[in-house]
Amino acid sequence: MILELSDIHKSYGRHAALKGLSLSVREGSFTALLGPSSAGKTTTLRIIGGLETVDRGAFSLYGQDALDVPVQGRDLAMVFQTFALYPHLTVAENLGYPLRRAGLSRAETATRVTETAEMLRIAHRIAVKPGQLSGGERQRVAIGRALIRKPRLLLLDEPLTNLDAKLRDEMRVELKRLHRELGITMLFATPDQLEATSMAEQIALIDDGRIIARGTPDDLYEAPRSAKVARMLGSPPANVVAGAATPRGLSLGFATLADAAHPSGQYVIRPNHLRLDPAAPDFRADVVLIEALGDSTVLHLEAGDHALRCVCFGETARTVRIGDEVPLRIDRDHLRALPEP
Ligand SMILES: Nc1ncnc2c1ncn2[C@@H]1O[C@H](COP(=O)(O)OP(=O)(O)OP(=O)(O)O)[C@@H](O)[C@H]1O
Repeated sequence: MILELSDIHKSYGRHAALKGLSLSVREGSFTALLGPSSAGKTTTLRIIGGLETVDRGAFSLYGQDALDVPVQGRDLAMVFQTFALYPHLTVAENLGYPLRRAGLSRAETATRVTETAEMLRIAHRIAVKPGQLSGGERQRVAIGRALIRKPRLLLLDEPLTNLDAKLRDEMRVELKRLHRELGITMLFATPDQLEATSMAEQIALIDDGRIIARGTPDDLYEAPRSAKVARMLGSPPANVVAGAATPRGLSLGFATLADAAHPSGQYVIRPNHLRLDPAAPDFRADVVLIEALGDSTVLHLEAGDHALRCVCFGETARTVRIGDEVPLRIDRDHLRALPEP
């Protein structure tokens, strides 16, 4: 492991930001730290980066205790959400700054600046100042400035949050490419599950100052350990319902599945595993809201006192109106039981 945090506690005054957080990151991996606002993502990265102390817990970097290692000795770089660049310096000077400060010669710095600018596809903008750059270009410079010293570990704190949707898509691909080409270990904090699942090989889910689950995007999506984990991955979020085994089958409150022998417990029904089915419906529900997303339609439904979501594809979904009562079928093959709490 390149990095191990174990049982980290951190409070700001009386507010506990991290409550026993444990996290390990494998060398060369691309790990996402995924969680809602205030979960403790930035605090975790700042501790790793040496910008924050801890109250309690252990932390090792590259196999060695690192709590007392100063920032400069950590061989890592950080990219922040607000990619602050020096406005009075050109792109080349911004990129070269960390190297000049580290004492590299002018010639060596120039070579590395060119190399980095090419890698980040901003070589044609090298002479301009940040004020003349687009948001995406500025972000590339910020990432370039972090990478130019060839750190062993790159920490990224919501680096795509301030970009518009199209640029975010581009930068997602770009970061993946950089990871593949450079083989550098990347730890990436984001509140956006699409970002995490599309880029990372490993996801650590953080909630209220603790890691509540970790695994590959597929592991976490296919076999969530809790309702919270099930809802944190997948968009729109999963339906989680309580099921009771009865002599007539599994009762979900709004539907009874007679054809399957399921034990009582909590069940995850992904919105794409509920479908409009007039021929063999399991239950009927009222449509309370419709989101037309182009190639798919999200129906917000009410069945008894259950609020459910369903993703539909194709023409039939387009004819549905708010207030309609629609017939629905649950895809049996994808009905997942959560493990006992
Ligand atoms: N310097 C500080 N002083 C006081 N409280 C802080 C400080 N930094 C963070 N906190 C609090 O600690 C908790 C965790 O904050 P943190 O910034 O780590 O969350 P986050 O997951 O990065 O959230 P976001 O996605 O909103 O950036 C929050 O409740 C926050 O208000």
